[in-house]
Amino acid sequence: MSAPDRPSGSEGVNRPRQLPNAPDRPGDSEGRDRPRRILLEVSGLERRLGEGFRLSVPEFALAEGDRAAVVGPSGAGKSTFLALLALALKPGRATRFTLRRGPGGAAVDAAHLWARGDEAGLAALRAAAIGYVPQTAGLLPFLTLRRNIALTQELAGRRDAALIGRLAERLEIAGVLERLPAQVSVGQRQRAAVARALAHRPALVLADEPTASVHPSQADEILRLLRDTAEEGAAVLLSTHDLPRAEAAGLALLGCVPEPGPIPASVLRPLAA
Ligand SMILES: Nc1ncnc2c1ncn2[C@@H]1O[C@H](COP(=O)(O)OP(=O)(O)OP(=O)(O)O)[C@@H](O)[C@H]1O
Repeated sequence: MSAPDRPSGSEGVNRPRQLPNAPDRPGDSEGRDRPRRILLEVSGLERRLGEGFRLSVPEFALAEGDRAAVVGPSGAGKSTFLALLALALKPGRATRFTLRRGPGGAAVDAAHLWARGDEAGLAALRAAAIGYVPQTAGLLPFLTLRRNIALTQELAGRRDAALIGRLAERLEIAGVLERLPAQVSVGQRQRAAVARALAHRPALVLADEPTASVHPSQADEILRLLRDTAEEGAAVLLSTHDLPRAEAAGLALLGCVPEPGPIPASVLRPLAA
């Protein structure tokens, strides 16, 4: 599949390596005509799970300021897609897989790191570049919520206690930060996982159904927080079963994964330009 050029300023994927500036995008506020940089780029990405499931991503990219949601039925492959992009799942094959540590950083060849089994290199890239909200939150059970959230800052070398405080206030978990994950509700754990994914200001945020277990008003706040994160220059991609809520919060539909198997082109470029 070839990568069609995209109209300037549209949401989504498959675009030239540098995009012209668009309203509400990084660089605009200072009046500079700086193109948006591609933060993640993959092609020929594949992964099999067991005998029956194969996910195939011909081409995909995310740029600074992208904020997109992917939807699809249970079992279609949304979690697998996000886990691959988050470097949490090893690809079976990847022709190209590059990630920037940040908008100013050089692109790092993750395909090469996977191919040579460079776990330290992968860990360093994850820590610097990625904020990941797994579907099951994935908090460490022996650390308080505050320490769980601080962990991404420590791994990235970007300690910022004030930011943890602000995220906790916004996500309404400030009162339970000193508790262990087992001592809070599922929804509070999920909100702590969102805070952990954002606390180190990663360039790329991948959130797997981050609103699945929370109250509707808190779901809206999580989605607004993700939208704001993209407006500050990160690329944000989430999977969701609640598209109207995501769209109302300013996240654009990237596409639908209709069934298990190859991800169709409709997911990999915007449905409506
Ligand atoms: N370890 C595994 N071994 C074999 N098959 C697996 C494994 N993990 C997942 N699968 C299968 O891979 C497919 C994709 O799963 P995935 O979790 O990515 O779907 P999903 O779209 O995120 O679903 P949901 O909306 O229910 O979270 C499913 O058909 C699932 O049954």
